Amino acid sequence: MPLPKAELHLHIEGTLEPELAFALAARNGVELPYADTEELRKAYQFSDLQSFLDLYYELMAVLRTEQDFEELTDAYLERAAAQGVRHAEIFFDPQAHMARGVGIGTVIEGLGRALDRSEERHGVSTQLIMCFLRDQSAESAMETLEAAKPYLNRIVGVGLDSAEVGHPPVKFREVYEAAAALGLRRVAHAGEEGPPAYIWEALDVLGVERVDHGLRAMEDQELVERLVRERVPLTLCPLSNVRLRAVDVLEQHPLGRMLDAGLMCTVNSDDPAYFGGYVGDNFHAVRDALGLELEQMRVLARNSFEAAFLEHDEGRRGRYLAEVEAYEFGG
Ligand SMILES: Nc1ncnc2[nH]cnc12
Ligand SMILES: [Zn+2]
Repeated sequence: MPLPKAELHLHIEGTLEPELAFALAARNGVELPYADTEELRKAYQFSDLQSFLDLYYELMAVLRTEQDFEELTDAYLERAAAQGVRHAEIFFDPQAHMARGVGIGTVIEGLGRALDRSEERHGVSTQLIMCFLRDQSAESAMETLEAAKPYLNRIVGVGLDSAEVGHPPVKFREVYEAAAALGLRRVAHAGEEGPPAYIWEALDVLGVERVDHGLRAMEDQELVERLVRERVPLTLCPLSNVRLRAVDVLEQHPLGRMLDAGLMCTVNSDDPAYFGGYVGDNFHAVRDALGLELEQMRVLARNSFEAAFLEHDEGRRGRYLAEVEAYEFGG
């Protein structure tokens, strides 16, 4: 039985496995510039974030109908459940679909169909976080928030993703203020490739409650002290960092040092279909590469539930945390 955990940094479009991509391409009459899944997999060689994003946006063009989004989400939940995920807070990128003429309602209703059955079918509770693409304009982000208003009952919060460097958090000040006024929780990718200054800005200007990645926080001692003092959760994605060359090899990943510094770290999968593993695979990989103690694995699992947006259901959070405490590590 795997260690129970919450997944807090997961792009649903990044769970699109090559087999499903080809099946949806055939169903929807979308032409893919790859002969087969094998040739597609060979393209999964990334030099940085942008080189990945180019393929990520290209491949998601196969997603067109509610059924497509439903099947994508159902497949993720099944895999996640098998790796011990009890609760998932799932990112989606509506602007990437709206640009292709797919309405935000199609996306959210499709995701929602799978999420509505998730507890019963997979034993996984879920929430949705709508991300703005930071390499698009602030106006486009505001229009997206406006378009999401009929579906706010389905969305717990907003996030910020896509190409980081050159698109600092401050660009999205107004849209984050508007999201907060609507009662939405706030997170943002920061410090994945961008400097520690972007993490400060995400906290101070956007008012984020969690930092997605935060990998480069360790370059700034004052920032580390603040993140520790305020217990700001960081949603780290170790296999992603290796595949996108933010760290050379997993053995050099700062996670162990970050835990030692008292940072509230969590481990997540980001875009598991592209980066070689789902969240349980990330847990095992860091345990092996960094020599983490079993007690540190338990801390990571505990942190994931403590950092989850479960304030509306503290009883549930308490049950999940009890599962972590009762967990007995075996082989
Ligand atoms: N790792 C990542 N960083 C930024 N934007 C993303 N969109 C999907 N995955 C992402
Ligand atoms: Zn991400």
